[in-house]
Amino acid sequence: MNTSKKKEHWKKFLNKKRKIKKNAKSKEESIEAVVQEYEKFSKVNTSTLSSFTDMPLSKATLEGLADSGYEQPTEIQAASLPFSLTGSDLVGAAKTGSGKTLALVIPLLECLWREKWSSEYGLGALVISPTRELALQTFNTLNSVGRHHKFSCALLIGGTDVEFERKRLGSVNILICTPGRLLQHMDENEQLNCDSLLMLIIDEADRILDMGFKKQINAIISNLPTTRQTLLFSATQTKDVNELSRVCSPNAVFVSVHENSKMITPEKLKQWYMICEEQDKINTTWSFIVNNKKQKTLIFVSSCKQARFLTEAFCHLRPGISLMGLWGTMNQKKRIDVFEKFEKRSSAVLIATDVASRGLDFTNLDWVIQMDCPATIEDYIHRVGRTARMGNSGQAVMILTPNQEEEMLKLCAIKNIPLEKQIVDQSLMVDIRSNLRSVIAEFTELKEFAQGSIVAYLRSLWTMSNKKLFNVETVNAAELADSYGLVSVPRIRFLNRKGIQLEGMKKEKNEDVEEKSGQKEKEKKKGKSIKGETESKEDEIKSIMNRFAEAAEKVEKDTDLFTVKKSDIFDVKSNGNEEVEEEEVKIGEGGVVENAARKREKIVTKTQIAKKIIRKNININTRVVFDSDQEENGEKEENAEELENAENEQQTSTFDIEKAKRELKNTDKEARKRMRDLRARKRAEKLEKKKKNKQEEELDLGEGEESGSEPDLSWLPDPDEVRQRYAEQSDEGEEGDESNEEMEPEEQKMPKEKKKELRKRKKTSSTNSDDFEEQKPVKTSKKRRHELSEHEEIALRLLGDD
Ligand SMILES: Nc1ncnc2c1ncn2[C@@H]1O[C@H](COP(=O)(O)OP(=O)(O)OP(=O)(O)O)[C@@H](O)[C@H]1O
Repeated sequence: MNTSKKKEHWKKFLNKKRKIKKNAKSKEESIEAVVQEYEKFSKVNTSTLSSFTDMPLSKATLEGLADSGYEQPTEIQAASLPFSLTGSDLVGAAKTGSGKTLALVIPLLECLWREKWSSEYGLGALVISPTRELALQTFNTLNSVGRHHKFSCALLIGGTDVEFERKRLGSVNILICTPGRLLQHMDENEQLNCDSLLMLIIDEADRILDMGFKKQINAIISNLPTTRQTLLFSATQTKDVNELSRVCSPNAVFVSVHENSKMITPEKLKQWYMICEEQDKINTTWSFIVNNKKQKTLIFVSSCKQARFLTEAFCHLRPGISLMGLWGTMNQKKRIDVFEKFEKRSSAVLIATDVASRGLDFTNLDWVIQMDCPATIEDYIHRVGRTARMGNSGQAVMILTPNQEEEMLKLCAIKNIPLEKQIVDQSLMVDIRSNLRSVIAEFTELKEFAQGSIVAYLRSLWTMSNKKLFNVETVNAAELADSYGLVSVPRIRFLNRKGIQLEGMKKEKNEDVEEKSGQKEKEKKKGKSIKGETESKEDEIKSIMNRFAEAAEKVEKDTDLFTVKKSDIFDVKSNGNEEVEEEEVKIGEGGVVENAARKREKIVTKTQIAKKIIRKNININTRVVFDSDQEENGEKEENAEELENAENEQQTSTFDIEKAKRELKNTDKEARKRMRDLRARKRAEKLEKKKKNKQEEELDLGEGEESGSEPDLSWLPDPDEVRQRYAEQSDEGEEGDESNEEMEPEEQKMPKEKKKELRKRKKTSSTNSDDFEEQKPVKTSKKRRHELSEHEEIALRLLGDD
């Protein structure tokens, strides 16, 4: 573009803006001036409205519209605004993607502007949307168009911080919300005051009813003032929507712009269907994805579990295109992230549930694939309405099973939906069953998703009201499971309970039936027929006893009295009777066997039966009937006795917690006392041992000093020499002196001092002894005596002798 052209372009653009602003300014002069125009506007021929500037709108709204790129009103906008702007209640219906959001946003802004609404007035307008995504989208449109207004606006949807919302609700002028979250705030939040509400708008009213929000809507409306303006918008004007219109005043205006249009779906939308068996749907969908990598595709499935499984499994298989999933149970933040991410992409695949089927405005969506047949024709319209919006072109394919074809075509024809059959090009089909099996084997959580998907899908078929369209019994469960990469059909309890048997479920069903019949038999045997039970028990006992008697007879021939150590010779174990096992029975001459048999009979039957009667709380009066009255009475008496015993047993065996506590306390006391005694005894023993050790140590120490650290006495003179010398030096012979002959050999070897000591002791002992023997005193010279005493002293000190 050259500069002159550029200049021209800018000039045009600025002039246009100036014109809008001038228009707006002139209308802004006073609210009264705008309101005055309403009357004229309500009678205007809507087809002549070519620009929003032709409408009596506030300057702020006109500027907001211009800034958001909206110049010309769409059909529904042009048709509804003359009523909605002038304060009338309105029920509006228009095709999907026809601009209903703006048709509700403009009157909302204008209403608050007219009333000079500000934050002090609180809540002025309330918009209720069926889904969080749709609420978010409305919120965005409102923020965009209302940017020049000074109203505060809040989005109240699930999955957000309630506490955060709670504090801020008091000053909010416009609230856009989902029914559940709004009710929660109405119940719990005193800040939310709807007393001065001017306008209530319900968007996608048909969807709100479909989703079962009728009760919530009623509860919400009961909290709102009756003097308000109410607007209701939906894509289809169904009977239910008309019924909901009771929330509007009786003078409400019904605007349905595409009522007489040739087609209910967008005109530039190409619609096909293809026939495919249930088990081929995944392969078909995958083949479509890999063959349309440059397109933006939205794939609808019927349950969250399917959406999750297919998204994750397909991602693992790497389709070569950005693939994401959107389902209701996904957390809110992730839902918004996915939505925004998909919005930004020029080519991508989104696998979604019906959470994305209404109101969501995806830009440049090329394809809508309905992998599962929609529940109703309205659902079909909403799903395909995600593409070919606002006059753009788009394509939609619906996958039908052979048995769905006829009914669906009939329904589409009624609504004038042009559907064409598309033949699947088999050369483009890819079989991914083995790949799915590998993926499931590698990522085990996918197995659960796959199983859940099948159950959810079959359940959805089961719950659908149109049985001509949805017949669960036509599904081959085994092949369906195989198409999900599963080797076996998951347990489908709800079908089992209903007694519905699908292909591949046979075994399970039979098992179930067997199980049930087995249970019934058991019940019959155990509970319902005590007679039967008793009889069978007695038969069993009789047979055991017969075999026992036979065996006993056999051994009786050889010996009169012996002991049979019973092992399982009668195959009792295999009869399941453990009480007669491992029992020592004495068998004697005549009648002993019978005694044993009687004993055995008592042990086996009575306790068991009595216990069972008590356990199962069965009335004993309905019990066994024997041949004779006598026997019967006897048995009854016996049974009553047994029962009494068993009851007593039960009573005594009843767990008395108080008694147990006392016992436990006593036991605890005793145990503690025992422990105390034991500890005291141990302590005493320890002390004793310590004392003993100390004594031994002391003794050891003395011995050690004697033996271990023996003093060196080598320096002492040889005692023999000394003695010799003594003898020589002795004045008067050796009278009374010890001689070697008198000494013991050990004594002889002893040092002199030791010998002396020994002698001393001997002397003492001999003095004390009875056979006293007089000892002669030792005679030594004075010098020698001194020398000797000196040596003695040293030696004694060294020896440590006391
Ligand atoms: N006057 C207008 N001029 C240009 N674009 C418009 C106008 N009004 C609405 N649009 C655009 O048309 C698209 C569809 O609008 P919108 O989502 O409001 O349709 P809808 O009727 O609510 O659809 P659905 O029934 O699917 O919810 C949006 O992208 C919106 O921005």
